[in-house]
Amino acid sequence: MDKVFIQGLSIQTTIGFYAWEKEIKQTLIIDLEMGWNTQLAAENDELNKTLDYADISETIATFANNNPVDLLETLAERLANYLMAEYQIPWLKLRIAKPTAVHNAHAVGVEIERGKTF
Ligand SMILES: Nc1nc2c(c(=O)[nH]1)N=C([C@H](O)[C@@H](O)CO)CN2
Repeated sequence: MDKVFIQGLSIQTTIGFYAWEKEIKQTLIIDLEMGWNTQLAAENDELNKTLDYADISETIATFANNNPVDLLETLAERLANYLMAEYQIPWLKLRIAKPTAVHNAHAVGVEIERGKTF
């Protein structure tokens, strides 16, 4: 299966369970792999036949900022659903890391895989 990916996308957003977290923005690092037949775009060198990683990167930041939640799990689930519906993505793996959450860990976070491989 071919993939289009975004690695290490850094966004600033409101996220967290505790009251103090709802008053600030924190950094999230997002890795996204999306199943896609990249031959469709390659045939005639056409951007509109593939997943535009630049466009999707902006969508992710906008979605996170418009949908503040407590848990990374909730953001991951809602974001995955949104991206799959908006871009007709059949399969994706989404990892969201919160690098500042645990002071003696490099990063903590969640990874989910949704949809069917082809
Ligand atoms: N599995 C999770 N554990 C925790 C989360 C989370 O989103 N998923 N969130 C928090 C707090 O918001 C934390 O990041 C504050 O430092 C704690 N555990």
